Amino acid sequence: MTAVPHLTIVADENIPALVPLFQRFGTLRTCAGRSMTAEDLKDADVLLVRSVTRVSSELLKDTPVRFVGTATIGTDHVDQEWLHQQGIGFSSAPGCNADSVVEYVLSSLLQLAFEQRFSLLDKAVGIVGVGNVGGRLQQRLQAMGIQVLLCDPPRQAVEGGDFVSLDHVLKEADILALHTPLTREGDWPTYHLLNANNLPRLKQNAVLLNAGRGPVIDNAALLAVSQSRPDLTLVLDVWEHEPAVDVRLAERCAIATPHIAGYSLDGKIRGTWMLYKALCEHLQLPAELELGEVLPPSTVRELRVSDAEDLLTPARLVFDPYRDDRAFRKTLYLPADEQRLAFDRLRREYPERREYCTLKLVIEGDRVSSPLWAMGFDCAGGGA
Ligand SMILES: NC(=O)C1=CN([C@@H]2O[C@H](COP(=O)(O)OP(=O)(O)OC[C@H]3O[C@@H](n4cnc5c(N)ncnc54)[C@H](O)[C@@H]3O)[C@@H](O)[C@H]2O)C=CC1
Ligand SMILES: O=C(O)C(=O)[C@H](O)COP(=O)(O)O
Repeated sequence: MTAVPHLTIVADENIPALVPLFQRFGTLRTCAGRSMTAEDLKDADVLLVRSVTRVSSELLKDTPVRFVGTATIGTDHVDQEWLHQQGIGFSSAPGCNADSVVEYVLSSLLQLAFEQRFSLLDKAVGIVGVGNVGGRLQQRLQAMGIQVLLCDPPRQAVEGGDFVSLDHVLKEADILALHTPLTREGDWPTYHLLNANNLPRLKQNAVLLNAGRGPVIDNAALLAVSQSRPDLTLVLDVWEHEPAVDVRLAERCAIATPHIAGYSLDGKIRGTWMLYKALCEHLQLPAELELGEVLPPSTVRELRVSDAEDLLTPARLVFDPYRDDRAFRKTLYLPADEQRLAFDRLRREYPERREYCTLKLVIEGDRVSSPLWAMGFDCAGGGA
């Protein structure tokens, strides 16, 4: 059997399940991710971060760190080229919380459909960025019978297929959901992908939802355009200068949240577990722990539903975006420095939220349950 080396691991204090997954490797120390410095890492072999730590030569050049993991999907906070040049191992957690982001989008859209009295079946949903998040959103929407328009130039360049241009999505989509990474270089940079030139082209009465990265939309331009377009409905989970938030833009949103779309316990612990597996691989050790061994059981387990068409009730039971919206709005009028701290606090103290699949729906009667299956719930009964 390969011996486990004694390593010093420094991790963001907001990473869950660190002890069961990483204590076996040696000394485990946590600190606040946003204010992490080279001094915190002076004896670290391994660094585990979330999206709020900028990982670059500035942080790491005088440290012994040999492996960096980010328990997130996004990697725009990590200078991967520099890590590669230095021979420092790196892993992110692709797809770890993709289902949670999809559930944020579905819950938000169901709420808006209920309030504004429209049917999602009558709407075309444009998905910009059709990767792990956008692709799973596509699957669930299509299984629910909802029309989708897909925009993903990098995939289109490789695969061809049924993709459309951003212009087409802006013109035709009733609902536009952004799920691209934040990139500033390359053939298809996403920084300010939506800006003063193209935002005015959003369809009349469109819903614009961003649960990707804040700077993918020019927030100042969005504020200006949305002030002259009262027909637009905005759902923003991410902000251009977070943790600072433009209060006027947040006020203009139907749903505004502090970057929590992916914040299910399942998504977060899956991210930590993926880093555990990556570190084992880096050290050429067998990964002995399965995700199920560190994921606690869900407290809300079963719901009996008699009307399988009611999608909002189970969705709200698992995740109500207005709970987070209300908590967020209470922080907006604090002095600027306190507002930024409150943004991080809301995220650090985020209440337990689970994925739809942890809720078993027992469907009474013989109603067809396909919309609930399509949403991602664990369904039984009703001819399911
Ligand atoms: N709000 C939140 O809590 C969360 C936000 N995210 C963000 O969502 C992003 C997407 O996540 P995944 O789908 O898992 O990433 P992914 O890498 O699986 O997919 C991204 C897709 O965007 C496409 N893309 C790249 N440039 C594009 C462009 N200019 N126009 C259209 N499409 C473009 C890529 O080809 C790819 O298919 C992450 O990079 C992260 O920044 C991820 C998780 C949680
Ligand atoms: O996975 C990603 O990418 C995300 O956006 C995470 O949900 C962000 O969470 P933090 O790393 O900022 O806690």
